[in-house]
Amino acid sequence: MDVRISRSPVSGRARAPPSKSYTHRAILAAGYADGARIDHPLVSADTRATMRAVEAYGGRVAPDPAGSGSSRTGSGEGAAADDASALAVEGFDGRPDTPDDVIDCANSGTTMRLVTATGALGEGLTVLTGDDSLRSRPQGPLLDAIEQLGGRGESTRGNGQAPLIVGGAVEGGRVSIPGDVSSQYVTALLMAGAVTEGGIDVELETELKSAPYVEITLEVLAAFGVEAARTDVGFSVEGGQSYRTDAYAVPGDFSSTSYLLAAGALAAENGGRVIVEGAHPSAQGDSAIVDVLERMGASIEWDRDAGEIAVERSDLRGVEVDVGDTPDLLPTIAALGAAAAGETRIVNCEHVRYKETDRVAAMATELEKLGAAVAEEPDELVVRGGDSDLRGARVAGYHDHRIVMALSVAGLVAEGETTVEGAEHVDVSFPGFFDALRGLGAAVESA
Ligand SMILES: O=C(O)C1=C[C@@H](OP(=O)(O)O)[C@@H](O)[C@H](O)C1
Ligand SMILES: C=C(OP(=O)(O)O)C(=O)O
Repeated sequence: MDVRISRSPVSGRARAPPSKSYTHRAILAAGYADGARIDHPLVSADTRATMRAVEAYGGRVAPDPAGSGSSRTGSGEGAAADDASALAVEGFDGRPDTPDDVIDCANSGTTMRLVTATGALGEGLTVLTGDDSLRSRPQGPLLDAIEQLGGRGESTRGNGQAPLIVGGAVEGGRVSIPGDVSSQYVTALLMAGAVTEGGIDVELETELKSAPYVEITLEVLAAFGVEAARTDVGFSVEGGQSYRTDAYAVPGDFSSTSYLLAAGALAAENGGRVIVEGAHPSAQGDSAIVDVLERMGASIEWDRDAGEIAVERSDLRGVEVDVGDTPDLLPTIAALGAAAAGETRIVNCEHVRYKETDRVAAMATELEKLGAAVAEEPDELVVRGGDSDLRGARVAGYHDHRIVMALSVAGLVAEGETTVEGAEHVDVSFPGFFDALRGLGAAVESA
């Protein structure tokens, strides 16, 4: 499905969906436990993949009518929870069963990395696969870590990419992995390590990128009564621990919030503003979007107690942003840069090339179609906007939710009409994205 977006003013309130990162971890943590209720989960294509994995390992995930708010029963395994405001997870309680079938992680890197480590705890073998994008993303360092622990971790094609085969009932130990490919390897090993006999010590060979995501992991583990910590060389989790909690509430998602704030900063109507609800402080590095917008000159206010961020249309100027900790903000910042005066330099972004698509290249190519001047280096993206208006064009979404959302926001200020291809991919992290934009008054039509 394509969407057509016309230049249009926005104003009013929108709610950020629940956090994808917290939801994945909470569902899997409840799987490692004997179960738990998850309040306000994100139910999206990616988190449904984690639900399916927990079920494959012997758990069960369903809407929980006893949870906070209302819930609607859907159908189908894992996807049973289509619109749930709470999930009841029955766990596999420590070690996973051997799955009856291959686990399809679809488009979700988080699912694949986190549940690959779970599979390595099993007596039998687990086979994991995903869509074309996921089968091209790097899994080698995690497979290597599993082998260092005495388990079996193989790529069927021998190229470090899925399909993967894992098993070996690992009992813990020491591993050494790079930190600059994906923090999800660390999260995976810490979550699995807690239920091994000996625990897992992770030594990082290179500086950790996306570090706040490991902080999210430590926060969720603590909420489930599991201790893990930073060490001088990396991270460590003791073995023999049990995951336990009755209920876990997922906070709002700051990566998703970034598109709504960007829409407000670029296109709020004169005298109006966009207010994003559900924005309570948490460990999410992507809350840095508030600071980035402020530095770009936006009039923005975050009421942390109320969990509300208000932003007005502002004349933005380019800034330098290091996205080492916040890779998922790159598409949003690039889109903002295309509409800001002067140069926006996004640095430390090489790891952003290993996502659903190479997002550095994708944003460079598509923003040029909208009229921005863009230069790309291996770990930098420089966007020069502002000399004249962006102009509407047909742009590719690369089957990538964040590229689709960022380009749609740019479409709000491009002259004429912008067509974004593959709009259905927002289902990965923000299924209600286009409804939220329409609710703010944006002119968005399905094409
Ligand atoms: O652990 C997580 O929830 C995530 C970690 C980040 O990936 P990397 O650690 O691979 O950079 C981020 O890009 C992804 O969207 C979600
Ligand atoms: C990269 C992302 O997620 P994942 O790694 O889980 O596919 C994302 O949501 O931008």
